[in-house]
Amino acid sequence: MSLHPPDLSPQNMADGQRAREEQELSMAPPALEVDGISLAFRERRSSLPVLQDVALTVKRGEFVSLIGPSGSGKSTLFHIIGGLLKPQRGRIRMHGQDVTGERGHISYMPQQPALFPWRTTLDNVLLGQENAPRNHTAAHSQYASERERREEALQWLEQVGLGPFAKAYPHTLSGGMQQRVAFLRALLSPQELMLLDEPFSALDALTRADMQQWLLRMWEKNRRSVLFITHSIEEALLLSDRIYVLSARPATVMHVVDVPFPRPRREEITLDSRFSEWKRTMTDWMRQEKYKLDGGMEEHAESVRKNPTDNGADQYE
Ligand SMILES: Nc1ncnc2c1ncn2[C@@H]1O[C@H](COP(=O)(O)OP(=O)(O)OP(=O)(O)O)[C@@H](O)[C@H]1O
Repeated sequence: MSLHPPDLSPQNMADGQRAREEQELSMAPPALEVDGISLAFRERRSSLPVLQDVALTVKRGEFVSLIGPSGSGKSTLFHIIGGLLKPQRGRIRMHGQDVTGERGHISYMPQQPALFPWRTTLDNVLLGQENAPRNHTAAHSQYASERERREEALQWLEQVGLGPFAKAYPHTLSGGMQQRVAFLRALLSPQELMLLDEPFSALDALTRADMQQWLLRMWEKNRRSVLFITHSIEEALLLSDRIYVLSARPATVMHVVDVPFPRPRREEITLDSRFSEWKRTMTDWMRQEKYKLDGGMEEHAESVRKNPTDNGADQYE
């Protein structure tokens, strides 16, 4: 029996609340389970195997990155998760539910911000909620009324420094500002899982570094479940809890890196010697895979040269 009275200080209560939340999160089914996914694009007489038995997990509130050589199948996997493509084998589960081949369960941020030029910044942010399937909208009961949605979106725009641009049109915003709008649109969509497909690839180096820091802070505040595609090893190490490294096509998960750096993280961790070591190791992995892929492409080109009639429309199941 304890001889001490329970510690009811605000700090201790907050720690207890946080521990309870973390325990609940760890017991919840994962936000995303990619289970043994295989897909080959079938052309008339040939087949291009792209994904082979790919498995990965994003637990609730985790930031997970997917990295792999160009052409290894990352976007294809996103299309499968988003229900745009059906795999030949394997299942996609979200929050414990089988959603293979179903659309509408994710919020998505593409490489280009894809804002509607005729809608204001605010209306572009609201688009994710307007387009959400009904079941997700109903589950998100705080978005009860149009007015509340607008107010919440405006508060977010203020928070990210875009308040004065709420009524501006996209062409008046810089590339970085447009990406913030696209991120808010995904963040305020009611679907819990966010897929971010190389969101910073079109930005200049300085804006990209700023946006990484911005995303890091936004994510640390909100802790949404994120699957992030990037070509940048440094970006993946800076942002992620875990990184899945894909092999050359047909892609399998070659390595899983549990990123060892504590949070909250800031740019300074890139100066840490362990950071440089991980970067070097992963660069070697990627380089080896790139060489394999380049060799494979030459073989594929050779087979096309031998079968010049094989240039029909792509088909996939
Ligand atoms: N609809 C399609 N029909 C036939 N082949 C396709 C189709 N979409 C993609 N591919 C091929 O599948 C392979 C994987 O493409 P994917 O875009 O998924 O790779 P990626 O890893 O996202 O590439 P990157 O990093 O360059 O964006 C590539 O060889 C590509 O040419």
